[in-house]
Amino acid sequence: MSAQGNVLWFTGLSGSGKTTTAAFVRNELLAQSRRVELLDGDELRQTICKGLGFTREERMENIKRIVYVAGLLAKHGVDVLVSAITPYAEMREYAREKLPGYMEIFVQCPLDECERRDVKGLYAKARRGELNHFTGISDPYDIPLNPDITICTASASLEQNNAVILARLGYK
Ligand SMILES: Nc1ncnc2c1ncn2[C@@H]1O[C@H](COP(=O)(O)OS(=O)(=O)O)[C@@H](OP(=O)(O)O)[C@H]1O
Ligand SMILES: Nc1ncnc2c1ncn2[C@@H]1O[C@H](COP(=O)(O)OP(=O)(O)O)[C@@H](O)[C@H]1O
Repeated sequence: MSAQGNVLWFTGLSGSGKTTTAAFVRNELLAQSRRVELLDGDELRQTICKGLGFTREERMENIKRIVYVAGLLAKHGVDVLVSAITPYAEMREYAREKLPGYMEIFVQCPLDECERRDVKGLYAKARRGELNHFTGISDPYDIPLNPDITICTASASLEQNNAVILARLGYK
């Protein structure tokens, strides 16, 4: 039987760099012939989480579904990378409790930098009042108090952050 996979859980504001960093790490792990899967919140919301909104309850349901799939994959030795805002401490506690290989990565980036990036134009919409419950603007983000790793995407490069994560995993 395969050893339990790691679950690298990237949490942070929209535009902080969760997806970009997770995809970079995924490619590095694939290059090392490791079995790896990336579960991206934005993508899952088009499929198994379709129809869920952004109230606290709906976000919790979203995270529960992601935890379930991540657990199935990790059980079979796949390293799973999750990129989802996961704004409430309660959600991250839930994921840590359910997933044996859980490793929390706080993707730290100041709100004003995320807003400056505004990758999808959502911050502008939220500021115009066209989006409700927008994390960081009209909805909370509980700063992780005990993440396993903190990376900063405003002051460190993708390559530097990738190296920190791989070193922590014990990979090269
Ligand atoms: N109101 C509101 N608040 C936050 N984010 C919003 C919202 N509406 C749409 N989006 C888009 O949805 C993506 C976040 O989905 P997640 O599944 O990661 O969110 S959560 O973990 O359930 O809180 C998020 O993706 P990322 O930008 O990649 O974080 C946004 O593109
Ligand atoms: N050091 C960095 N690490 C990750 N992303 C960065 C970095 N510097 C700038 N960026 C940019 O920030 C944006 C982050 O977007 P994305 O990865 O979609 O964030 P999220 O998934 O958290 O919403 C991308 O346009 C990316 O190119």
